Parts: sequence; C-alpha cells; structure tokens
Amino acid sequence: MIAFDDAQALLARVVSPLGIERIALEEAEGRFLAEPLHAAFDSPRAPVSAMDGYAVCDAATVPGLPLDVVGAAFPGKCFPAPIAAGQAVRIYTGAPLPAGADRVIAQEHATRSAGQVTFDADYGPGWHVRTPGSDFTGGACLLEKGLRLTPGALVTAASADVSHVDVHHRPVVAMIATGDELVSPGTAAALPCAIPDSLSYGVRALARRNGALVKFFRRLGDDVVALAAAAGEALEHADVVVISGGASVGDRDFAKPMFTPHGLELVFDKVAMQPGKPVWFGRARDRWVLGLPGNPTAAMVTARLFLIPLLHKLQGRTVPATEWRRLPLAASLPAVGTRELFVRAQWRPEGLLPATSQDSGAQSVLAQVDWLIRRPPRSGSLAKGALVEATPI
Ligand SMILES: Nc1nc2c(c(=O)[nH]1)N[C@H]1C(S)=C(S)[C@@H](COP(=O)(O)OP(=O)(O)OC[C@H]3O[C@@H](n4cnc5c(N)ncnc54)[C@H](O)[C@@H]3O)O[C@H]1N2
Ligand code: MOO
Repeated sequence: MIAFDDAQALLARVVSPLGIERIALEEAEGRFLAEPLHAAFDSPRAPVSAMDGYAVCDAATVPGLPLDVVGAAFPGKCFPAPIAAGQAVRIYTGAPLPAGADRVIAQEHATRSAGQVTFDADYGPGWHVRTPGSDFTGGACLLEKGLRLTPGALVTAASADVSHVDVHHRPVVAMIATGDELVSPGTAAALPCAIPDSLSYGVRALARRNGALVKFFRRLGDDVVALAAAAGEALEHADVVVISGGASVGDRDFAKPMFTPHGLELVFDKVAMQPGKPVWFGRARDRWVLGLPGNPTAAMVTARLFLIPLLHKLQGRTVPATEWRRLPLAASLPAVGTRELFVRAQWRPEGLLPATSQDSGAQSVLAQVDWLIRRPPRSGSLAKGALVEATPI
C-alpha cells in the first residue's frame, strides 16, 4: 500500500501532457495554456480618461476660472490637436487625453455655459487619468503556461490583443461502471435487489468539468469476458479509461483482471487512505487506466484526488491540482486511524462542518458537502476552531 502523497506525486511524475493545438479564444474557456501569453502592446496605449468630464492642463486650472471648451474626445479616437492653458476638452471614459492635457475633472464638478466650463472647489484630489502601461506593458507575460483559462483570464487574453491560444488537447475519457447489481436510474424500484448506478453520473460530470470529453460509457455486469472486451474498446477510444467498482478483493472484483489481456501495468495499487483504499492506477496499451472503488463516496473522493490531477496534468497544468488551505473546524473531530483520512465537510460561516455521515457508501451527503478535510494518519482528536487542511471537493 502506498502513502497518499506518494501516490499523487507518482501520478504527477509519470503522466505527461497531451499534444498542443491552436484554437480561437472564443472556444478556449476551461482550456489550459500550453505557452505563456504575452501582451502585444501597453495597456492603455496612451493616457486615457477614467471619468466622463473635462480634460484640462492642471497647472492652468483653478476653481471658478472659465475655460474654453474646444472639442470633445471619445474612446477609440485620438484628439486631433493639443490644448493650451485656458482650454478644456469634453472627454468621456476611456478616451485618450488630448496632448497638453494632464488631468480630468469629473463632470459632477463642472458648470457649462455656452462654450465655456468652470469647476467647483471640490474637484480634487483625483486626476482620473490612466497612464500608459498602468494595466500592463507590451511584452509582459500576462498568463503563465499551464494556467486554466477562466472567464477572467479570457478577458486578460483578449485585452492583450490575442485571438488564438495554444492549448493542450482535451483528454478523451471512457468510463465503465461495473457491477451485476447496477441498473439505470429510474428502473431500480421494480427490481428488488438492484441498485441505481449513481456514481458514474458524478464521475463523468467531474471529468467534463475538468476539461475531459467523455466519449464512451458502458454499464456492465461482473462478467470478466464481457468486461475485457469493453476494456479493449474503451482503450481504443480514450486517453483515460475510468473503471468504477470491482476494485476490492471479492470473487467478482474484475476491474484489474479485465485489463490483464491488454497488458495492464500498475503504477500504484491500494492507497493508505480512507475512504478510497482500493483505488488503483495503471497503463494499458499506452492509455491511462484509473480504478475507482465502488462505494460512491469513496469513488467521488478518489476521483477528486486522482482523476482531476490526472486530467489537469494531461492538459498541461503546471501547479498541483490539489491545493490545501488551512481553515477552522466548526465542530470537533475524533482521532485518526492508520490511514490518511479524508473527511467530507460543508463550509459554514464558523468554519468546516463535517458531514453527519462519513460512511464511504453514503450518497445523500454528497449533495451537501463542498470541502474535503485531510487528516494525517494517527493524528489526535481536534477541538472546534482547530485549523485543518482542506480542499474544495
Ligand atoms: N474484505 C474486504 N472487503 C472490502 C475491502 C477490503 O479491503 N477487504 N475494501 C472495502 C472498501 S474500502 C471499499 S471502497 C469497497 C470497494 O470495493 P469495490 O471497488 O470492489 O466495489 P464493489 O464491491 O463493486 O461495490 C461496493 C459498493 O458500491 C456499490 N456500487 C458500485 N458501483 C456503483 C455505482 N456505479 N453506483 C452506485 N453504487 C455502486 C455496490 O453496489 C456496493 O454496494 O470494498 C470494501 N470491501
Ligand atoms: O475505503 Mo472504502 O474506500 O471504505 O469505501
């Protein structure tokens, strides 16, 4: 059995990013940059107004002194002529300042009469001018390689005058849910011992949310011949094959044997963690294979801790996909056994509240929990308010 940190580190070490493609910014949300993104020019490129008001020469402007309004400046247009002492230009937010002007006075402090403007005594202290390069300078690296393109990052990229980005391919995921008892949700009530296949919905959603294209899905009983055939098909279609269930030591646990004819080589098998001990990771026919335990909470925890890092690494993420933060507990926690313990919790104003059920087969609490608390093996009990390491689930 491998320690949790070692298993995550091993996965990060053996997995390399997929190839690179160039795509339009329009299509790039959620993708990971394969190259750093640099600004084509300064932003703003010229001094621009931060307010609707009047551009003036500060040294020649005092409250109550009328100035001649000699034109209007709009965003996207350069004002044609310089202004001099005694003059002002009507200006709008984002417009380049006319040459000679160095300050903008907001229109709330202005009184217009005919072709002139005067200002009240309260127009200071703001100058309301954004200086060239005050946001970013030409050539500056605005987005690092490996960064995921969030809606905010797309704004940054477009503002740098970039239309296309180099990103890693999206990993294609195949999922096989195993278990004789599993049936499609909506059909179990009529079959006394059937169980709705629930976890494949969560795992596939998690994969999609983390950049994967889920292109293959089978729900199969515990028949190793049929499972091996499905494994072969999945390996043809996907970069990553995820298997749920059949990971433990039961007579019908075929998750690994179904890949034996395909040359499965294990990277790790069994991790000293709770829940999720039976999780395993390997390689077959040059594809990655991740085996998740059947218990739904154990499957979602291990998908969070291994599938997401795997998908992110394939897409070129350069920083660890699991970031632990120190946050206070909203209730006490008992001492930990010999395995790293992952406690499912909910964020409350007073801190992290552990879910009432910590059963690895629990399903109803999965809709409520949003954080995973990590507790080292053999650590002692903790009081309410103690700081723990946690990551969003
Ligand atoms: N003697 C031992 N027994 C078990 C061990 C062990 O070390 N020794 N490990 C336990 C742990 S830990 C886990 S976790 C489970 C996982 O075992 P499997 O991966 O083989 O899972 P299954 O037996 O196939 O299923 C377990 C449980 O989960 C339900 N399940 C499975 N798939 C789904 C699905 N897609 N949707 C909803 N529910 C699912 C299944 O019906 C079972 O109830 O083994 C322990 N046993
Ligand atoms: O650890 Mo198992 O993963 O208890 O459900």
